[in-house]
Amino acid sequence: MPSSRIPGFYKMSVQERLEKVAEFAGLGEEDKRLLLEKGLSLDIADRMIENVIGTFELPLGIATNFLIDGKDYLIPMAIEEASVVAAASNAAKMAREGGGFVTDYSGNIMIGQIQVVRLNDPYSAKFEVLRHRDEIIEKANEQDPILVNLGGGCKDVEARVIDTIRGKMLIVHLIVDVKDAMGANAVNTMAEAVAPLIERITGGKVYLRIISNLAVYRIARAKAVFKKEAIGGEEVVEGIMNAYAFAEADPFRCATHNKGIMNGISAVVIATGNDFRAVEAGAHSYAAMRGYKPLTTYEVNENGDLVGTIELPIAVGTIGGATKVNPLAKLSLKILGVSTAEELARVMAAVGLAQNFAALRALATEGIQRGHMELHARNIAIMAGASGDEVDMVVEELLKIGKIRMDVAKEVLEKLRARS
Ligand SMILES: CC(C)(COP(=O)([O-])OP(=O)([O-])OC[C@H]1O[C@@H](n2cnc3c(N)ncnc32)[C@H](O)[C@@H]1OP(=O)([O-])[O-])[C@@H](O)C(=O)NCCC(=O)NCCSC(=O)C[C@@](C)(O)CC(=O)[O-]
Ligand SMILES: NC(=O)C1=CN([C@@H]2O[C@H](COP(=O)(O)OP(=O)(O)OC[C@H]3O[C@@H](n4cnc5c(N)ncnc54)[C@H](OP(=O)(O)O)[C@@H]3O)[C@@H](O)[C@H]2O)C=CC1
Repeated sequence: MPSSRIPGFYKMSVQERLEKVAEFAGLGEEDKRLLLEKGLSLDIADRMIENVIGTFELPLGIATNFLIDGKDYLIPMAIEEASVVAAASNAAKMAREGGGFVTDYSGNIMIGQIQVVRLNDPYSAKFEVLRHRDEIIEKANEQDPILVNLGGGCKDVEARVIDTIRGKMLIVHLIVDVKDAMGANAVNTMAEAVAPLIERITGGKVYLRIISNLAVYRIARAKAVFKKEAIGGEEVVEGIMNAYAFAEADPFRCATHNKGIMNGISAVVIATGNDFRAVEAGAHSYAAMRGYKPLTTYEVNENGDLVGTIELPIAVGTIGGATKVNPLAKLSLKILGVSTAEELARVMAAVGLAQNFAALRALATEGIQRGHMELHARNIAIMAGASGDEVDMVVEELLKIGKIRMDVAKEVLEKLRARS
């Protein structure tokens, strides 16, 4: 297996990088063409959503250096924000010194919710639902024989009575193993199919029948040991511990802390054609379960090294949704070398931890602006009107002056053009 540790990858040309990735992932000429030319054709786009008038593109970058559960990965990330890919690669490089990331996954289990109202005796209705568990499971599984044949399908039924502003309601949960799908369509079909049966069993009226994005049974976890020598010493360890404590105690900071995590996870979710709103909703609702808290934790081990962990629901698929429709999503999975939803979720958890660690390390030391703004300078130069070789020349001058601002970029560009 080739290594994902590719020093100076970012200094190569696009073509050279593509060759490296092709070699790593076994991409053919057709794959390379797809990446360099327009990947998503208008014809496919027109069938994916409604009222299409074009396609909207994002840069696809590759994060290097990831060693996850002993396997090397190159990580495709679709994102508009500068420095995210660099930061992920940077953190993964430092994590390698401690053996890389180890991960864990609780299973491909999603929850379908069925809302039952107009109940005189909701606790009795709950009892009856649980008593008819097998019948409900059987009805749900009739909807998706393929999933059932694959070993998935509805596995259990839960029931909860909740207090609402409109009185007590019975909420029935279908617990569904969706295997390699994200699962929303599969679960929603089951929830709708069992609704009449649940009305019969409870005597109530069913309204909503829909998946829950708070996927508490589909949890991905990752851990990494960042050796203190690899990350800049004890002072850096202490700074990151203080940054973590800040996020743990303050929701204003915690929102930004978790946003940093999602910089990485959402970029991989988008690159693989998955539903980023679903993953974001799951992450933030999970973070809010005991007051809004960080999705990562940091501790110092007996050697003085920093140990980071992450835990969040990650409902993504390698089948279904747009994952197989958008050719670029298929290609991202090929670059990753993953074929199961489980492996994809494990990788995403590692990326989330890496992203958070890189941001905290920068914030707790030199500040975010040096690394981030140096890379963002390219956007500023383009916004100021630079094109082609001018972009690099303007960036170089902005970094020399130490002011990465649009007005300065415009001035630099004018002078540059006047000289040539
Ligand atoms: C930006 C770096 C990586 C520079 O960091 P540096 O120390 O200048 O990097 P280096 O020159 O020592 O290089 C180390 C490795 O980083 C990678 N690397 C280095 N430069 C590049 C590049 N140009 N393009 C791609 N990869 C790059 C690359 O893997 C390289 O290894 P090598 O290949 O040399 O063996 C560092 O300052 C960093 O990690 N900063 C964090 C930036 C960040 O988190 N950005 C996210 C956007 S800000 C935000 O939205 C979230 C936030 C911050 O608000 C979250 C929060 O508050 O918690
Ligand atoms: N709240 C939310 O998050 C919501 C999200 N969505 C959207 O739902 C979509 C995802 O739904 P999803 O159910 O994943 O997609 P699909 O319905 O496209 O695909 C899932 C189906 O693929 C078939 N299948 C074949 N092989 C496998 C396998 N190895 N593992 C699992 N299933 C397999 C299954 O059976 P069969 O072939 O019989 O169908 C399964 O039902 C996304 O586009 C999402 O945006 C929709 C509504 C709400």
